[in-house]
Amino acid sequence: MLEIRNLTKRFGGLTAVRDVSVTMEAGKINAIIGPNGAGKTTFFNLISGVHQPTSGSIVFKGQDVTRLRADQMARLGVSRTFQTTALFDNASVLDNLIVGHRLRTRSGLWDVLARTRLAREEEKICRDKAERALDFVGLNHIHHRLAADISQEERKRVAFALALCTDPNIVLLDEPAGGVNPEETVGLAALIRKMVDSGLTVCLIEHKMDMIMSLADKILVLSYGEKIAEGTPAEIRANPQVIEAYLGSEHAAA
Ligand SMILES: Nc1ncnc2c1ncn2[C@@H]1O[C@H](COP(=O)(O)OP(=O)(O)OP(=O)(O)O)[C@@H](O)[C@H]1O
Repeated sequence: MLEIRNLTKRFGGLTAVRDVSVTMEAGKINAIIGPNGAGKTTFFNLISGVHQPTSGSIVFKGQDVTRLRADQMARLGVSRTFQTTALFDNASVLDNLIVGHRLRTRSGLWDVLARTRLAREEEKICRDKAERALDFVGLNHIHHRLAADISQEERKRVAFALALCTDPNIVLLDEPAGGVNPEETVGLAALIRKMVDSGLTVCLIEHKMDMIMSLADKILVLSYGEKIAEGTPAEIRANPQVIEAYLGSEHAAA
C-alpha cells in the first residue's frame, strides 16, 4: 500500500528522520512509537506531503509520490489528523467539516473561497461527505453545535471525520487519543478498529502503550530519527533495544 524507502529529512544540521524504510500494509493498523523528538511527526509530515524529504522515496499504490504536496496526497487517498485539531470555533461542527474538506483538497485559499458554480456543486458533495463522516464517527447528534462547545474527545472524533471526508485509502492518525481519559481512549480505539473493518488502512502515532499493544498489527519504533525495530506487539515488547531506548530500564526491570 505505502512503501517508504531510505527516507531522510534534515532541518539544517539536525537529521529528524534518517534512512527509514518500512512498508505500511493494506487493511492493517500500523503503529509508530518512539520517545519525544524521535521523528514520528516529521515522518508523518513527509508521507502526507507537508514536508519534502531530503532523500529517499515514497511509493503509494505503485505510484511514486515522493515530491507531491499535501493536497495532491489527499486527492490520491492519503489523509491525516494532527496532534491538535484547529477548528473554527464560531462555526458548527458540520461547517468545519465542509470547509476542512475543501482546504485539504484544494491548493489555495482562493480556490476555497471562490464561489463559482462548480464550487457550489462541489459544496453539495462536500456536505454529503461531511454528514456521512460525522455519522461514521458517531457525532451526528452534535453536527449543529459550535466547535467551541465540544469536548476534547468529540474534537478527536471531528479530527477523524475530517480525515475521512476526503475518501482516503490510508489514514494517518497523530496521537488520536492524546488528552482524553481511559474510557474515551477505549471508545476511540473501537473507532479505529471500525475504520479498518470498513476497508481502510490505518497508521498511527501514539504514546499510550496499552492502546498500541492491543490495537496494532505492526509497530515501527523510531529513536533519534532512526528505525530501531519493527514487528508485532509481542516482538516489540520483547525487543531489548526497544526496552532500552523507549520503555526505559525501569520497565525492563519490571
Ligand atoms: N520544521 C522543523 N524545523 C526544524 N526542526 C524540526 C522541525 N520539525 C521537527 N523538528 C525537529 O526534528 C526532531 C523530531 O521532531 P518530531 O516532532 O518529528 O518528533 P516526534 O517523535 O513527533 O516527537 P513528539 O513525540 O514529541 O511529538 C526534533 O528534534 C524537532 O525539534
